[in-house]
Order: sequence, then C-alpha cells, then structure tokens
Amino acid sequence: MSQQFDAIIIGAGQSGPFLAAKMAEAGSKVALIEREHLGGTCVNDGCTPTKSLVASARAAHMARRAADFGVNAGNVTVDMKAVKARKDTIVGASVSSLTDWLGNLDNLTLFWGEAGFLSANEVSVNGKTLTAPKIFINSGGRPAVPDWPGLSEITYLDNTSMMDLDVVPDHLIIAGASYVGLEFAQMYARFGARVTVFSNGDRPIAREDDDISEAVREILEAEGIQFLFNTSGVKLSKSENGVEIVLKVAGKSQKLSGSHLLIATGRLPNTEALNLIAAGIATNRRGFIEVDDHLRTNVPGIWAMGDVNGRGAFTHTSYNDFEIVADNLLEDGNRDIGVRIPIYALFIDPPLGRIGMSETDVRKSGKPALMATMPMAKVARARERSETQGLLKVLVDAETKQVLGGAFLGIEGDEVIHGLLQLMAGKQPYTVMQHAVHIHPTVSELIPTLLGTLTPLE
Ligand SMILES: Cc1cc2nc3c(=O)[nH]c(=O)nc-3n(C[C@H](O)[C@H](O)[C@H](O)COP(=O)(O)OP(=O)(O)OC[C@H]3O[C@@H](n4cnc5c(N)ncnc54)[C@H](O)[C@@H]3O)c2cc1C
Ligand SMILES: NC(=O)c1ccc[n+]([C@@H]2O[C@H](COP(=O)([O-])OP(=O)(O)OC[C@H]3O[C@@H](n4cnc5c(N)ncnc54)[C@H](O)[C@@H]3O)[C@@H](O)[C@H]2O)c1
Repeated sequence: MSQQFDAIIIGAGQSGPFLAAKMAEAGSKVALIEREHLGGTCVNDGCTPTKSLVASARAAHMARRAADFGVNAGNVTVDMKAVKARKDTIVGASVSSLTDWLGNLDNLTLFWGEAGFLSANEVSVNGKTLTAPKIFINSGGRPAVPDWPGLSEITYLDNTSMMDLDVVPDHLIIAGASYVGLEFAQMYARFGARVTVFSNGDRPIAREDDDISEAVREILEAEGIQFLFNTSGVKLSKSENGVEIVLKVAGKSQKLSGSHLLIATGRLPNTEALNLIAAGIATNRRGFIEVDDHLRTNVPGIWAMGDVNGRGAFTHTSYNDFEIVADNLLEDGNRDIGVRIPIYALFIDPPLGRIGMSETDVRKSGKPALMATMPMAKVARARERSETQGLLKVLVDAETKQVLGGAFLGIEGDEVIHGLLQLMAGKQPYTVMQHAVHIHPTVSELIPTLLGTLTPLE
C-alpha cells in the first residue's frame, strides 16, 4: 500500500524545507524525506559551523594583534574544546529551530530515511512507498575524494569530520586551495596549527583573476600558511605522527609529514541513492541532474533544486531555487534562474566578495569595457582599523555603463559587494552609484571614488 501525497520533497537542505513548508501552508499534503539531518550541509557541516569557527579564529587573531591597537591582551591561548562547544551551540540552535518549525506544520509529514525512486511518481523510504504527482529533489552534495594510493589506509578529515575536531593539530595538511581548503587553512593557522596547503592548480582560488589570487596568497602566507601548487602523483601512508605524503610539486618529488590531513578537493552531487534511472531522470557529464531555467528535470512533475543541479553551489543559490519554484508553482509566477546574477564570497579574513564577470571573463568576451582597481590601503576605514590588506576591482561595460563584475577583497568586502548587486539587478549605469553620497568613513564611500578612476581595459 502506498501513501499518497500532493508533493514529495527529497532532502532537507537549503530549498527543500522551505518549499515543503510553503506548499503545506498553501494546503498541499507534503512528504519531506531526510536521511541524516535537517538543514543539510549549510547548517550542519558547511556555512553555519565554518563561519562560527572563522569568528573564533578572528577573535584569536585580533587578540594577538591587540598591541597594534595599544591594548595589552597578554598571552593568547585557544581552547579548542570551547571553540567547538560554541560552534555546536550555534548549529544546535539552528537545527532545533528548523525541527520545531517543520514539526509543527499542518499537512507536512517528515520521514527519516534514504529516499530512492521506484518510478516517476513513486519514492521508497524505509520500505514504505510514497506516491505524488510532484517530486522535488534537494539532495545536495558531499566531498569528492581523490583516488590516491594509500588513502584507504590512513585516517583523513573532510568538512564533515572537521566538525568533531576539538584539538589544534600540530601540522594540518590540506589538499585543495579553494573555498573549503582556504577557509579551514586560515582558521586553523589562527588556532595555532602549522598549516600546509597543496593543490593541483597553479594558485589559490584559481577561478579568480591572477591579481586576486596573488593578494589572497599574500594574506595567507603572511599568517604562516605554506602553499604547494601544481602537485601530482600524490601517495599517502600512515606515519607515527599521522600521515606521510609523497607528491610531485611542479614535477619535483617532495615529502610531507603531517598530524592531520583534510581533503578539500571539491564536491560531488548526491544522486546515487536516488535511483534516478527508475524515474528516467537525466544527469549531465559531471553527474548533476539536468534542469531547465525553471528547475524542471527532463521528467514532467520532477524538479531538482540546490547543489544537485549544478547550477549553483551556495546556500543563497539553493534558496533562490526554492523561491523560483515556489513562485512559479504557487503564485503563478514566471521566474527564471537565467537572470540570477552570480554573487558569492570566500570567507577568509579579510573576505573576498565577488560578483558577475571577472577581468578574465571580460577579456575573453571581447566586450569593450572599463576597469578600475584600488588598494584597500586607500580606504580610510581600513587604515583606521589597521586592516589594509586586499584590493577593490570593478569592471563596467564601456557602452551601456552597466557594471559587469567586481571583486572586493578587504574588510567588509562580502557586504560592500552588494552595492554592485543592486546596481546590476536594477540595470542602472555605474554613475548612479558614483553620484550618490555615501557615509564617511566606510568602505562603501570609496566605491564612487573607485568608479571615478575607470579606464578602458587594454
Ligand atoms: C565547508 C563548507 C562551507 C560552506 N560555506 C558556505 C558559505 O559560507 N556560504 C554559502 O553560500 N555556501 C557555503 N557552502 C555551500 C552550501 O553548504 C551548499 O551550497 C548548501 O548547503 C546548499 O545545499 P543544498 O540545498 O543543495 O543541499 P544540502 O545542504 O547539501 O542538503 C541536502 C540534504 O539532502 C539529504 N539527502 C541526500 N540524499 C538523500 C536521499 N537519498 N534521501 C533523503 N535525504 C537525502 C542530505 O542528508 C542533506 O541533509 C559551504 C559548503 C561547505 C562544504
Ligand atoms: N564561502 C563559501 O560560500 C563556500 C565555502 C566553502 C564551500 N563552498 C562550496 O563548496 C564547494 C566545494 O568547495 P571546495 O573548496 O571543496 O572545492 P572547489 O571545487 O572549489 O576547489 C577544489 C580545490 O581542490 C584542488 N584539487 C582538486 N583535485 C585535486 C587533486 N587531485 N590534487 C590536488 N588538488 C586538487 C583544486 O585545484 C581546487 O583548489 C564550492 O563549489 C562552494 O560552492 C562555498
């Protein structure tokens, strides 16, 4: 006997629970299936815990720098058990608030277990069969683990097991120099670990322009983080202290010995358990579920939202997928993922706020463009705070005067970048922002000055 619903939602990540609640509130009978924890990666082993840890790491860093501000903080030590407990409290509060909210909604039934398709309108969970004309997949992703010889013989960490660490490693080796690798690298260096990062790329956060990568590298190297790029031939073995790694760095053999190894080499979509074949759902070459601009899969009545569709890899993109699907289905809307402006941040300290096209993208496109850059040292707020690392960069279409993209690496870069978002979303020329009066002394007040120095991109 199957149980009949109006909608089934697989995965309680950053879109599923919100869609489940909205549909239930609108009177639909909804099943939400989750195999592990409400809130998915973001709440449990992604954004929330890492940003809580970043905050502790910043407190340690600023305490060590106290003398720069004329303050005597004495000998600074880090209590990792207390750091972890603080993080666990913040995560716990988010999970309980989600649990209370979802548990108290009429029309919503929460099923704990792993879901898999039986057909295009039937899903199995814990031996039960659920049926619905509409099914939404929000199953997210998990760490990609390289196929390195020796990996199965050693103990390694990923972003999930990092959450249980309550000691400062003697020497943390990190594979991967992007979001996950760099955020953990800086926080653990600040907690007091020796940190080495290796990557098969040629620079940190290699999706960004060279000058941004270089500035990120300078910031992190100044805190003692060691980088090895262009690595290959990684082999791992257990050692007395933890792990030994033999690898090639730009073709030359090198040995590393660390107490802990964190794998941060990208993420894969969670699709295996879903038995997509039973419903005939198509995936792309990289294994992500293919969707159109309304988040519809190739099978009528089945949608895919969040990281699993490969159209975004952030909490805000997953949440926006929910908004689009909900508006289109429940409010008669016609919203479209195609108009979404890419925006994201790398939460090292100071953070990198990014929007739209990079300089490399603009050069490749051949568009006539203007560009301006400015070191953060020119920003009064940064000088007053003795935090002058980084740079501001903006690119503008030479014909329409609309902003094409920007990179703000510096204090408040993750917040200030939203000024460009408003301009871009409103399709306004940059002069609107340039002529508006901003508050002194803020980082934002220097954006009009930055815009005043735009010159043609050679
Ligand atoms: C360390 C780290 C830090 C991050 N920091 C940020 C950040 O600062 N800002 C940001 O925007 N993004 C960040 N991200 C990315 C962000 O976490 C994800 O983009 C976000 O969680 C969106 O995920 P989602 O909604 O696709 O699904 P997820 O959050 O991955 O949730 C999917 C859920 O589906 C469940 N599930 C999977 N398969 C099944 C199944 N077959 N049956 C039942 N349930 C299933 C899983 O248990 C999980 O709970 C970070 C990621 C990591 C790893
Ligand atoms: N601030 C944020 O919003 C935030 C924070 C953390 C994670 N995330 C999300 O998580 C996703 C995953 O992040 P990530 O940093 O794990 O992956 P990524 O795909 O961004 O980067 C992977 C890194 O690992 C390296 N790498 C890959 N294979 C390797 C190999 N065999 N040997 C050595 N190096 C190798 C790459 O060169 C790169 O430096 C991101 O797409 C992002 O959306 C976001």
